[in-house]
Amino acid sequence: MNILWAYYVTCKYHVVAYNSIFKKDLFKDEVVLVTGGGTGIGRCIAHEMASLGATVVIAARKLDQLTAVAEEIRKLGGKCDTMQINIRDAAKALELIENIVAKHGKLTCLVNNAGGQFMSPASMLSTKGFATVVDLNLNGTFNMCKAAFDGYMGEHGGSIVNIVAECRNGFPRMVHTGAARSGIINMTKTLAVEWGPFNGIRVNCVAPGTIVSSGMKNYPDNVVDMIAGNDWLSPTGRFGTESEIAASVVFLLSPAAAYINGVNLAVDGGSSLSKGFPEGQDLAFNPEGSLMPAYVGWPEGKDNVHNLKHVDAPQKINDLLNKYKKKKSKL
Ligand SMILES: CCCCCCC/C=C/C(=O)SCCNC(=O)CCNC(=O)[C@H](O)C(C)(C)COP(=O)(O)OP(=O)(O)OC[C@H]1O[C@@H](n2cnc3c(N)ncnc32)[C@H](O)[C@@H]1OP(=O)(O)O
Ligand SMILES: NC(=O)C1=CN([C@@H]2O[C@H](COP(=O)(O)OP(=O)(O)OC[C@H]3O[C@@H](n4cnc5c(N)ncnc54)[C@H](OP(=O)(O)O)[C@@H]3O)[C@@H](O)[C@H]2O)C=CC1
Repeated sequence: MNILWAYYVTCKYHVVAYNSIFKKDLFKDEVVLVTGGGTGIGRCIAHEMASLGATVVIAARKLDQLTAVAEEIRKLGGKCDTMQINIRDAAKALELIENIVAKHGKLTCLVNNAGGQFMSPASMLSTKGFATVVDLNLNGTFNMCKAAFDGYMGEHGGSIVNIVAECRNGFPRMVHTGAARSGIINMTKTLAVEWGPFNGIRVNCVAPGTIVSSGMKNYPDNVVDMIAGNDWLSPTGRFGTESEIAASVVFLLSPAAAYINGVNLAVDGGSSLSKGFPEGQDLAFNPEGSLMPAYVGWPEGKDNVHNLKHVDAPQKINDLLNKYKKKKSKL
C-alpha cells in the first residue's frame, strides 16, 4: 500500500512539475519584443513564444518581412504585433519601448536578436567597416537593453536574452563581430549584476554556432559553398537549426531559468570546444554525417515537424537539413 501511495505521489508531482513549466499558456501574461523577428532565428523565436501564449512584438527595419511573419503567427492563433526600428538609433529604441508599453501595457521579455556582419580578413578591413559592425551589434544591443530598462524593466523587472555568436576562440575572418559579441557577453555579466536588484531583472546570452538560417543569404556564393562543406567539422557532424536556438531562448526566458543570470549559453554542438583542428588534421569528426539528429520544432504540427519549407537558408545549406533529419529526433 505504501509503495502504491509513493508511486501515486511521485506521478502526481511529476505531472505538476511538468505542467508548471511546459504548459501551453506559460507566457500568456508576457509581452515579448524580438528584434530581427522578421527573418530566420528571430522569426522562429517569435513563433515559439507565440505558441506558448506570449504577446509577441517583432521589430526590425523592413516592415514587409515583419508583416508576413505576424500574419503567419496570427493564422496559427498567436498574438503578434509589428514595429519598425533601427537598433543603432538609441532615441528611437526608447520610443519603441514606450510605444509597446503604451499599446500592450508592459514589456516583460526582450530578445536582442538583430545583428550581423560580413566576412573579411582583418588585414583587408577598413576602420569604418570595423566600426559599423561594432556599432550594429554592441551599441545596438546596449541601446535596446538601456531603452528596455528606462522604459519599463527598471521599475517592473523583466528578462533579457542577447543573441551573440560563438566566439570563444576569437572569430577569424570576422574580427569585428568577434569583438562586438565578446563585448556583449561581458556587458551581459555587468547588467546581470547591476540590474538584478531592480525587481529581479535577468540578462543572459545565447551564442549560436553555425545555424541553417536565412542569415546565410547575406554571404556570397563562395562563402556559402565553403560553409556548406564544413558541417562535419563539428563534433555533432552537423550545423544547428533555428529551432535549437529558439528552444534555448524560450528556456532562458521561462521560470525554469529563474535563477540563471549573466550566463552565455553556447548552442553550438560543442564546436567551440573543437576549434583549432582544421580539415585534414586528426580530428575529423563525422564525415559520414550526423549522429545527433536535429531538433526542428517549428513549423509545428504532427505531420510537418520535419517539413522544412519555412526555413529560408541558401539552397545548399537548406539541403543539409534533409541529411540532419534522417534519424528521428526523440525530442
Ligand atoms: C567557417 C565560417 C563560419 C561562418 C559562420 C557564420 C556565423 C554567423 C552567421 C550570421 O550572423 S548570419 C547573418 C546575419 N545577418 C547579417 O550578417 C546581415 C548582413 N550584413 C549587413 O547587413 C551589413 O553588412 C552590415 C553589417 C549591417 C553593414 O551594413 P551598412 O549598410 O551599415 O554598411 P555599409 O555602409 O555598407 O559599409 C560600412 C563599411 O563596411 C564596409 N563593408 C561593408 N560590407 C563589406 C564587405 N562585404 N567586405 C568588406 N567591407 C565591407 C564598407 O566598405 C564600409 O566601409 P568603407 O569602405 O566606407 O571604409
Ligand atoms: N545563422 C547563424 O549561423 C548565426 C547567426 N547569429 C546571429 O543570430 C542573429 C539572427 O541571425 P539570422 O536569423 O541567421 O540572420 P538574419 O540576417 O536573417 O537576421 C538578422 C535580423 O536582424 C535585423 N537587423 C539587422 N540590422 C538591423 C538594425 N540595424 N536594426 C534592426 N534590425 C536589424 C534584420 O532585419 P532588417 O534587415 O529588416 O532590419 C534581420 O531580421 C544575428 O544577430 C546573427 O548575427 C550568430 C551566430 C550564427
